[in-house]
Amino acid sequence: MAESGGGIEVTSMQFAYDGRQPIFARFSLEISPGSRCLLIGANGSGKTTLLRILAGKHMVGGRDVVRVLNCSAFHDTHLVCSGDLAYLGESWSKTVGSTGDVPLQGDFSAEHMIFGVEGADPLRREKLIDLLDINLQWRMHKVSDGQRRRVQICIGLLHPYKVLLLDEVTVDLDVVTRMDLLDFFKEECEQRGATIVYATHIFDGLEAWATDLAYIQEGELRRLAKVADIQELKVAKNLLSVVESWLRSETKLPKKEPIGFHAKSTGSSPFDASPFRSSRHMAYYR
Ligand SMILES: Nc1ncnc2c1ncn2[C@@H]1O[C@H](COP(=O)(O)OP(=O)(O)OP(=O)(O)O)[C@@H](O)[C@H]1O
Repeated sequence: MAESGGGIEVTSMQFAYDGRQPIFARFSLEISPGSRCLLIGANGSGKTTLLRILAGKHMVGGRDVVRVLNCSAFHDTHLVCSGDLAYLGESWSKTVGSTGDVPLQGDFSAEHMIFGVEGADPLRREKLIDLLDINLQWRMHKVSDGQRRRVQICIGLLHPYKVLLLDEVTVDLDVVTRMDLLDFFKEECEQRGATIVYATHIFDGLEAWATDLAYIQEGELRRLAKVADIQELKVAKNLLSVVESWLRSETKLPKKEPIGFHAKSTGSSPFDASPFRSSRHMAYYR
């Protein structure tokens, strides 16, 4: 089944954003080819960060630490350039405009954007346009968030990826489009051996869709299991109730202080460096 060879392997990974406490320390994960793995965790647990690392957007450790399709996710740039490794994350409405309200800087049609992707197979393109119910005449700065998202997804899927990383991409989609898209992904895994990792908080219909489940809490892998082997799922109403019970039973870990911040030992306050700190100068504005 799996023609791709090599799924995802993360070995003893460490990662911290600049000047922050590490999110991941000795983090390991293995996802086999052909899997549809749901990535689950509370807000801020590290899902987006992990997906971005897997997508080669952050350099983490040496070549052996984050491996995708037997290559280094960061160093082997052909993974992304060839389309073998695809990442669908932030929406255009968030990234194109800095605040989310700024529209696209230009008047482009959906057709212009989709047909502007070189080397796409016309049959696959037609299938995706049909599946996502895209009107090629849509002007991208005058459509709804969900319509814009459909065009973004279409473009992201034009090349037949071997590994696909999805970060909450179905959030703006109506239920029919979402279910059709999930069926399409399933077909891609079963027919082409593609591997999918999907981070989401929307669990409707995913019980029968996912093959594996990875659950992280504050950068630690709490569970990695085949869906068929999860005992709770055999008795629970649905995946939502199982995930809810896991999240509710999380014991809070002590809050990590940012590196270099010693408020208690120095008696200083985190507002000392803030431009909003009360001062004589500020008194003029009171
Ligand atoms: N660019 C950044 N710089 C510094 N810290 C960041 C940055 N992005 C995320 N973080 C921090 O990293 C941690 C993990 O964030 P991340 O976005 O990976 O979580 P998540 O699981 O995707 O959350 P959500 O479910 O809310 O999307 C959070 O504590 C967050 O504050």
